[in-house]
Amino acid sequence: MNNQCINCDCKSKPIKKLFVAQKNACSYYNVQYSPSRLVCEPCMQKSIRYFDIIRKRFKNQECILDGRHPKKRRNIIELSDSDDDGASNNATKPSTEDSNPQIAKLTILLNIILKDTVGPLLTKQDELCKNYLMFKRAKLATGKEIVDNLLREADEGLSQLYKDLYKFDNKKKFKFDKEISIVDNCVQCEYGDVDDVTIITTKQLPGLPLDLPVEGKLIRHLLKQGDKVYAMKQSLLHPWAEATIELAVNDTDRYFNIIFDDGEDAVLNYKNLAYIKATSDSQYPVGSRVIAKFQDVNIQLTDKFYVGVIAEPPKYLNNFRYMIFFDDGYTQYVYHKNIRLVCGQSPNVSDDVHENVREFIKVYLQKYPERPMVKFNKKQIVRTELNNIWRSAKVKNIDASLVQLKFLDIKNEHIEWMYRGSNRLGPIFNQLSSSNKNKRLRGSVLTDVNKLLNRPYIELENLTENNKSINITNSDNTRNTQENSGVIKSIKIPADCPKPLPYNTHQCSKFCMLWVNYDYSQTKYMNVLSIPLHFGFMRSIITDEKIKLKKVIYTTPCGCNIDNEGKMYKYLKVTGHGNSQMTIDLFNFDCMVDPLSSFCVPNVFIHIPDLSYEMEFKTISVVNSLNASVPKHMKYITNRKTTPNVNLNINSKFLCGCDCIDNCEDKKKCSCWQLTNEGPKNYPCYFKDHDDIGYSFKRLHKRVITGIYECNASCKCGKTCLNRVAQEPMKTSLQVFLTENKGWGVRTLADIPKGSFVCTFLGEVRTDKDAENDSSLNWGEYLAELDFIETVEEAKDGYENYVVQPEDESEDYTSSSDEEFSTSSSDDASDDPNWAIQCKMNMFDSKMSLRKNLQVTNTKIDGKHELSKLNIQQKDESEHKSLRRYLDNDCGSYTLDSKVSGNIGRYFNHSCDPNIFIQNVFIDTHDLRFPWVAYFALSNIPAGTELAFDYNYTIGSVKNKTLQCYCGAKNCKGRLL
Ligand SMILES: C[S@@+](CC[C@H](N)C(=O)[O-])C[C@H]1O[C@@H](n2cnc3c(N)ncnc32)[C@H](O)[C@@H]1O
Repeated sequence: MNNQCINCDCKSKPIKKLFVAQKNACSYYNVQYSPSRLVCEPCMQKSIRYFDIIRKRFKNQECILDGRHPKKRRNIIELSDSDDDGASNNATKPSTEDSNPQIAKLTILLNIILKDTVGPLLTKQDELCKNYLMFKRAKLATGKEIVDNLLREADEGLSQLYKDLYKFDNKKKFKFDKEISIVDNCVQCEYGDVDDVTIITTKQLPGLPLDLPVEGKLIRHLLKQGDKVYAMKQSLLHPWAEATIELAVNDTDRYFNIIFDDGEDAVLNYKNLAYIKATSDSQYPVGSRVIAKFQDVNIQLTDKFYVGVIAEPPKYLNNFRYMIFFDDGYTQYVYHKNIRLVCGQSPNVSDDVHENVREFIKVYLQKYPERPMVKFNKKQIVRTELNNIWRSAKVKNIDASLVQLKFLDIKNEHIEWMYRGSNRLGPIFNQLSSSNKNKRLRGSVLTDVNKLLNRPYIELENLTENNKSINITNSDNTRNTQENSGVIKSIKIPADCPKPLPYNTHQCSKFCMLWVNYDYSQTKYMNVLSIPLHFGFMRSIITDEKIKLKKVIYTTPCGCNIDNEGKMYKYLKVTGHGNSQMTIDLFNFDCMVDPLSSFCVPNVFIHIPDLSYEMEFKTISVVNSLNASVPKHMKYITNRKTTPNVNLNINSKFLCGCDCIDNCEDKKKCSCWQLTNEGPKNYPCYFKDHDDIGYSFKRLHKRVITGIYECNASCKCGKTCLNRVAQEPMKTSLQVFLTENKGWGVRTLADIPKGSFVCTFLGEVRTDKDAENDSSLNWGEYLAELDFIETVEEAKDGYENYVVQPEDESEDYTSSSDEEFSTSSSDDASDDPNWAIQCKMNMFDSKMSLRKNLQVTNTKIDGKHELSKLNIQQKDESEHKSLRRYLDNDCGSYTLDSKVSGNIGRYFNHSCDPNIFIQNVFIDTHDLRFPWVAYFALSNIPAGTELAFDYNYTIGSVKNKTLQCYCGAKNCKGRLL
């Protein structure tokens, strides 16, 4: 017997007297009826009250459903007891009443009466209940509709939020920096200093100067009697002086009688007169004839006006100053307020300028806005002409399009500001003299050798900026794009992955790692750097208290802490076994790299799940968040293909290999490492530390232009050897995506550490001739020249040009110390046989008294360079015989064509600020004509970033073809071709 009230929520405490619960009470409290059930008095009364209400409703023909009902209790597990069982057993027994015919008769009679009396009430109740339920159902349906609408609205709101969240906000990303490096115009600059203290100051970006008018049509007012003007006094090389117009001598040719303020009079053409005030209506366009105040040797502004031509408009990058080519050969930046417009000029302004600079200005204006300029880094050495002698000069400062050079091999110190496009600079001069040489039909996959060797190199002025209004908000970079519809997420390592054990003193062995069951084949969908974290390793960033620097620590499966690649390599070696050895490139000790960072794109944008159709170990999804298109078909290959005319022998018998059994750890003993090491020995300037050449723990931190020789099929070393990188399957998670303006591009889905191998560029190896004759290849956008030999030779050529010095050939030209350079050489060209070529023209003498005496200036932007002709001859004589001449004669050079067959490598776009670079690697052949082309990370690359390299196309090299560059880099040159 259960001594409890059947109401499980009974609040009567202490339990009052209990009664036997009737059927309706059991039904009210939702328990099965049994005679043994008990109910307390309050609960019994409650149930009686409820049924009273129901009864009344029934009787009054009101719907019994309309009202308060007891809550149905679910989840009540009834424990049956023996009494209950008994009760139910009893219930199934035929009762004595049923077997009694009298009682049965009475029962039937009762039923008939009930039917007659209660029947109509029941029918009515049935109808009422049906109506009630239908009403309730309709109410629910309306409610559901409202909820549905609300849900739809919430969905739309969410998807808008989602779009906004993933929208790539270019405005933000490409907004100009707040700071810019410029020369503080009136202070700071001191020519006298001999050390390398910078005179460039970083200052807050100035806004548009208030006195700078907008761009517009330049209006020259007619001169009339009594007008004040500036007038040329002696010659184009002298300062102009204030004067007054007396009268117009000849109206058609515009000659005027003028009187200078000192009383002297003259008759001058309006091309020799300038307005007294700066124009306020519009800016002076490039090519305007002007006079401007000059800065003296200390960059102090003087009151003297000299005549020149506007060469560069005021813009953000030059601190809203005009660059002016003065007739006397100087180039300076001048603010609008310090410039006056000359009252008239010829249709070709170069006709008006001094003959010394005429040709240079003519060509400059013809080509403008294309302006090849030398790109300098501070302290670089550049061959520069001074007084008709080629000398070495060191870069002290850079101010927009000007460079300040200090000449090194002369007795008297000479420092000079020069236009970076002046042909007095060796690189410009060389390019001009060899402009017909090395014309490429298509872009080389290799970057400019000079850039690579940290030497000054020529770069085209940023055309985009030139074409733009100086109004920054009109910048191209403000365009918005949806191409980056994705989000960075942090991967969670599943909880069931092995975790490091607590450390116990032990000697590490293969048993330390055995239990984590590492298997590379299971890692297809993992970020490469997250693989160890799935197999028992933990990676943490800690602050080293000693050096107060953050560093990365890996905890191994056996609990050891490791903080550098060397130790990790050793650990992997002793714990690795067979094919389950983890490789060192799965680890990275840079705090800036996050192994768990992952770029995710909504599935709706994924149009092809795997571009390689499982030919690569990693899947390469193709994403398009802009429209519904997919890339044109290309046969995906994982090995380069040869074409009939190409004699590429990849038989391993023709390769030499190493005998290493130590994973080629000892670079000095490995003959393959030694092959890599040999090349750069000829370039001590480029590579200082020979041990550092090539791969370091499977990463490549600096390009080796002389090529990398990996271990190969004839080597004795194993597959995990440290000298096998580009031959390994692609490990980086890459994605092809549609860009807004560049077609398809490639981005990384995970962080890539600097120096990591990304993938190779594959295609069909064709002879140049074959590719050139194939018109379907268009101008060659999917071609890459295999120009390894040319690049190495070019580097050699350039290198020799740069290392030859008059006094001591052994000196290191990249050195930062001035003292390393001889200053003993004379200004006399005859002392300097290697470099100096005596000019046939009698040029002006060299003096630093800048403009104090205008007749002694040496800072010609061009002048008549007889010198140039002589130098061309010298250069031609010194040219190298191509290495190709020593190779077989069957064909010249080769090209990789990925138009029809290729791999992911053909989708990489160009960037003027690249994040990957190309390395030539020799793997299946040592034939120098057939290197592999491999991409490596130039810097740490965050997940979601587009991977792009410098195509190094030569602008203008493809006839009738121009290609705008949309790389979006700050230093973008504006054009690819
Ligand atoms: C080797 S393909 C690169 C993949 C190409 N975007 C595609 O859709 O297949 C080279 C071509 O991509 C485009 N491209 C690459 N980089 C570019 C850039 N920075 N600006 C504009 N177009 C670019 C040019 O059309 C170029 O001819």
